[in-house]
Parts: sequence; C-alpha cells; structure tokens
Amino acid sequence: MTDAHILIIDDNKSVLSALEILLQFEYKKIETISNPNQITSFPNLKEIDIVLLDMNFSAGVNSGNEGLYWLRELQKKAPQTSVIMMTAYGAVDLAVKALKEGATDFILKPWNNDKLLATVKSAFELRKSKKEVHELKEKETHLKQVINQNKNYIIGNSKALNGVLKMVGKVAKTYVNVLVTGENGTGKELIARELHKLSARNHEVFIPVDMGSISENLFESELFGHIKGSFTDAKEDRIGKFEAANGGTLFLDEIGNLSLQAQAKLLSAIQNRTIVRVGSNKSIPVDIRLICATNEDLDQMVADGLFREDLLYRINTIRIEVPALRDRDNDILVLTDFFLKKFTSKYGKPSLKINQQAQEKLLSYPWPGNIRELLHTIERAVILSEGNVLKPEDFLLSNKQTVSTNLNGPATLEEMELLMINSALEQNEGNYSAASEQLGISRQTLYNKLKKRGKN
Ligand SMILES: Nc1ncnc2c1ncn2[C@@H]1O[C@H](COP(=O)(O)OP(=O)(O)OP(=O)(O)O)[C@@H](O)[C@H]1O
Repeated sequence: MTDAHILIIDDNKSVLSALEILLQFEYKKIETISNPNQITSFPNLKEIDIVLLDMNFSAGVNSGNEGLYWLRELQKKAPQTSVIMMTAYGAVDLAVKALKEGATDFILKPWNNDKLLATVKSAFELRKSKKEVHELKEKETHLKQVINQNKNYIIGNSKALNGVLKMVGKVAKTYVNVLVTGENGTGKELIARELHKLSARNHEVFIPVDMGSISENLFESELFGHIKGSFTDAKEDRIGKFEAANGGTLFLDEIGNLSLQAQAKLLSAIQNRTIVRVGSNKSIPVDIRLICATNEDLDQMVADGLFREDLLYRINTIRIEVPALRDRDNDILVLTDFFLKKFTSKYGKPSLKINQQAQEKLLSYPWPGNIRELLHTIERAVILSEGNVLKPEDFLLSNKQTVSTNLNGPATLEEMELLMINSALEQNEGNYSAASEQLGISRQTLYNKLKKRGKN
C-alpha cells in the first residue's frame, strides 16, 4: 500500500466511486468531491499528493475551460501537487493545453484500469521528487540566510558606527592606503573587508595577514615568499602574501607589532611596488590596495622611536577610527539580538529573549574586548540556556564589580584594561588561553599587552 493522499474531483458520482474503488487497493487515503467549488475551502490542500481533475464540469457548455480554471487554482494553492486531467475522447487538444499549463498528465475517459494505475504511479513519483526539490530549496534558503548572517555583515545603527560606515563608503572607491584603528574586537577586519567589498577590486582577492602571529624570522618569507633552498625549511618555491594579493586587497592586521627591521622591509615594498622573494634577486611588481589595522597608538610609537614615521605616513593616507562598543549607544542591544538569533539557530535552540535587568547589565558593562567579547558572552549564554528568557546571571562578564569600583576613582583606560586582565587571569588560575577567551581577545594580544607593561 503506497502512502499517498489522492483527491478525485468529478461531477459524475459513478466516475468518483469507480475510481475510488480502483485506487483504494493501492493508495492509503482517497477523497472525492463532486463540486469543484469545494476546492477553495478544501482543508490541507498542500498535503494532497495527486489530484485527478475532470476537464469538463458543465456538460459541454464551457468546453473544458472550467477544468483549466480549476487546474490554475490548484497550482496556486498547492504548487507541488501533481494534477492529472481526465478528459473525454475528442477533447485531446484541451488536454494538451492543460499539459502546457502544468498538468502532470491526462487520462482519456473511459479509461483502461492498468493504464490509469500506471499514470497515477508516475505522477506520484513526480510529486515525491518535486517535494524533495522544494525541501532542498528551503534548506538552501535557510542555510544562505545563516551564512549571510555570519558573513561580513556590519550590525548596528549608532551615530558613531554610521559615521564610520559613511567614511568607508567615501574611501572605498579610491586607491588610497587606509589605516583602521580601534580597540581589540571593534570590527577593524570587518571594516577592512567592507572597504574591499565596496571597491572596484571586489571581484579580486582579499588577503588578511595577522602580523601579531608572524615570528620575526618568518616575516619576510610570509610576506614576500621564498625560493627553494633559501633557508632550511624552504623545501619548495613559495609565493608570499603580497603576490597572493596581487590585483586585490592586502590587509595587514596588528601592524604595530612589527619590529623596526621588518618595518623597513615593508616600507621598501610599499614604496617600490615590488617585492623580492627570499633567496632571489629578481624584483616582482605587485599591484595591491593596502589596508592596515592597529589597536596601538602609532603616533605615540613614532614619538617613542618604535614605529617609523615614513612608514606611518605611507600607510596612513586615510585613517578610520572604529569606535569602542561602549561608545555605540544602543548597538549593544542590537548586536545582542543579532547574536541571539545567530547562535540559537546554530545550536538549534528555541528563540531567546533577555529580560530588563539583563539588558541593563549588558548596557552598563564597559566591554573591553568589544564586539568579540559580546559575541562570546552571548554564545556561551545561548549554549547554557534553559527556557526562553535570559537573566543577568546567564551572562558571565569579567569582574565588573572590581572595574566599576575603580572607575569611580581616577582610573585610566590602560589601568582599567590591566585590572580586567589581572582579574581574568586570577579567575582562570593564570591560564592564558582561558583568560584571553574570557576577555574576548586573542592569546597573542593578551601576551602582547602584558609584555608591553612589563608583566611578562
Ligand atoms: N558591527 C558588527 N556586526 C556584527 N559582527 C561584528 C561587528 N563588529 C565586529 N563583529 C564581529 O566581532 C568579531 C571581531 O571583529 P574583528 O575581527 O573584525 O575585530 P578586530 O577589531 O579586527 O579585532 P582584533 O583587533 O582583535 O584584530 C568578528 O567575529 C566580527 O565578525
């Protein structure tokens, strides 16, 4: 017995009962209606797999047009349902018209039982594959939505963020080098990607490089490539990031981490628009749009002799300052809502709301790790959530009490940062990975911050 649902529509009651008897041996659920007007109000029409529809209800008066009318109605209301038209000899031209309009097949009356069963069977196969395609399409649409939510989408409508986006729009179309500044996790890379997306090079590559994680001795090879045998590990010729980004955009993150020696090499490549692979003496021309980012005060570093002024001048034609999350008004809640949707969908959790007190907690926290910290906080809360409403205790924030007490005093931003780092290290018993995760910054950044303050 096939698990199919069939509806037969014919104004001739003896046709209805003959077909019902024939089909009920093979198919699980058969329903009949003798008045096609009932189609409009028929319950769960979309669940019907096959409709057998008479072509001519008014005994020749409308010569089959009524059947075509009801075919169209069915297609509107249940587009995945297969419709088989039933027509009398001599009206084959109408049946062909119905096929052109999307009917699956037609049967001539009086029918041959075997032929009719075969027609219904193949219509059911078609219905099954239509349904599968439809479900796949729905899954794909859902997946696309989730992916779009994840991809480079800049959420927020605060004045501070809108100012940045306006600037991005103006600068993107030019070829000038851009320096993006801002605290950790404010979305500097996202802004760099947006600059690329809105530029004339958007069909070319965007190559990000984290200068904070490249060791001093690999700097040159990573950026400019090397030729086989130029040093012990150089087993093959390799191109560097500059060549990989040729024609597109090269994004150098954490540019403040470069040694003075590396800065000199970078400056030379930018000035000459050529690179030389390690171990080679051949200059290779490169055409890149350069975007750099830093959370350091490069002007201060220049004053302290830690950053070359000529390099800063080169990379800094336009500077875009990305505001800290605490300076973006209501964006905290807008982003919270976005991350709640993203992570409930990712982890298959029911939709979640946050109560008033929890909102206040999120709004009054200084977010030293900015959007990355908010993202991790929400992800953790979603994973651990039970029920539909999140309360203040569902959001684990770095020792807020300590921070706000000190904020009342004459604490500077740097003191506050150090306080939070110490507190996170304390809470995680000195474990760097856990502390950096809690702060929403990379392990390397935590390391650098401590190193800068002579704590490591
Ligand atoms: N406005 C935003 N809307 C949605 N997601 C954002 C937004 N800003 C940042 N994010 C997300 O927060 C995370 C951190 O952003 P990103 O890596 O761009 O920050 P960053 O400033 O480059 O960080 P770092 O200084 O550590 O390199 C990423 O997952 C990014 O997608």
